[in-house]
Amino acid sequence: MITVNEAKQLVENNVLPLPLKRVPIAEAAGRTLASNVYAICHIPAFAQSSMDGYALKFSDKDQPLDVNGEMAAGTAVKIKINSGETARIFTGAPLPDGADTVVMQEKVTIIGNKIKIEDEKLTQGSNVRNMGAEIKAGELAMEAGSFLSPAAIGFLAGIGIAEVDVFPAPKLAIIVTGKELQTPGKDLAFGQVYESNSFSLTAALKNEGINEIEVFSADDDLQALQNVLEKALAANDVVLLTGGVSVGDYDFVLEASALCNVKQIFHKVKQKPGKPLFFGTKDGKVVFGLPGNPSSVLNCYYNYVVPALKLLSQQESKITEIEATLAADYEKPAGLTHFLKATYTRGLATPLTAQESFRLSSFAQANCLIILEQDRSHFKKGESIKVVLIN
Ligand SMILES: Nc1nc2c(c(=O)[nH]1)N[C@H]1C(S)=C(S)[C@@H](COP(=O)(O)OP(=O)(O)OC[C@H]3O[C@@H](n4cnc5c(N)ncnc54)[C@H](O)[C@@H]3O)O[C@H]1N2
Ligand code: MOO
Repeated sequence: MITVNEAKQLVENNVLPLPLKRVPIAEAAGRTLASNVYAICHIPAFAQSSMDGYALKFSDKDQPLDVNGEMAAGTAVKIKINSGETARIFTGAPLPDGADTVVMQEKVTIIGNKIKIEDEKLTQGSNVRNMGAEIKAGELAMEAGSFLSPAAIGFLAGIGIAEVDVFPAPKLAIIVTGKELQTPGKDLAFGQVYESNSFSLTAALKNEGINEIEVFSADDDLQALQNVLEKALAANDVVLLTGGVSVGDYDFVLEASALCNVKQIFHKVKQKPGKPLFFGTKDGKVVFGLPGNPSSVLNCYYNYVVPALKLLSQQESKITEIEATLAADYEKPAGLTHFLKATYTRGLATPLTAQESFRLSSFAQANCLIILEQDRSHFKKGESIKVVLIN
């Protein structure tokens, strides 16, 4: 059996970025840019006023100026001012030819059709946005690898870019296995359990910006599972199976994966919960067999699936590992890394009760997972430990 760190390394070594995709900028938010973007024109495309006021030649500022013409934002008409003249101008409008400065309207006195400027601080170029001040045609606007935040999308729109290459979000299938599963809202017959894994995973995936999710269910039958897995692999980049990865007579995930030509990278990790975790690949597609217990599913999701999703989409993970102080003594047998459902507040990590892997009640309260090292047993209140921040 491999260690947690070995398993994480194997995930990192075996997941490649998805092929880039050209998308309209409206669909690019939250993605990582896959190719450099260069400016297609100067922005602003013309010298532009940043205030409502009057445009003038700076050398004329000390004399009364005749108001001759007007430039409003969006005007398509060019005008020219001569020496001794000014033009009314509004924020965002192009400067008239002959003007190099704008004075705010609050800083002038109007006398008939003339203005007198009373602005000691006025300098040449005041209140003018120069052509190309934001970016010049041909300049690098955004570098491949940049995160496309809302501001980045606005910036690209503002410089006239309509489409960009991004690393897309993976298309993803969830396959829940087990004939004991019943849909929430229906009555439980003897032996049935409510199906919760597809719900927790779908919710977690949506948090990561993944919206193309297909959910399948498969009985505990090799042929049925092989058929569903084949279908899921054909249409998706990632397949998450839950349940059926252990050693029981009805655990068919490994066999079905082999029959679908999924290459096994590892099976079983020295960890609790989620020991029988399976990871494989097929032609760049990624397959995780998540041990069926609901806490094991989510624990493996945060520790292994999220890093794989981030590699596919070339994104930074929001699930971060930090140092914290353990709030209470804790005992565990040596041999497995334990991930404890816990709360993290102001540097302090407090383990919750109900750590069993079939239970989600404490996971529902948790905002972190405490990592307790594999080969240690006694953990003392006040010692420094690592936690994975989730949610
Ligand atoms: N002899 C051994 N038995 C088991 C071992 C072992 O090493 N030797 N490992 C145990 C551990 S640890 C885990 S974790 C489980 C994992 O087993 P499977 O992945 O094969 O999962 P299942 O047996 O199918 O299900 C486990 C448990 O989870 C419930 N379940 C499954 N799917 C769902 C779902 N979609 N929603 C809600 N609950 C689900 C299922 O009913 C079982 O109770 O194996 C141990 N056994
Ligand atoms: O590892 Mo299993 O996930 O402990 O129940």
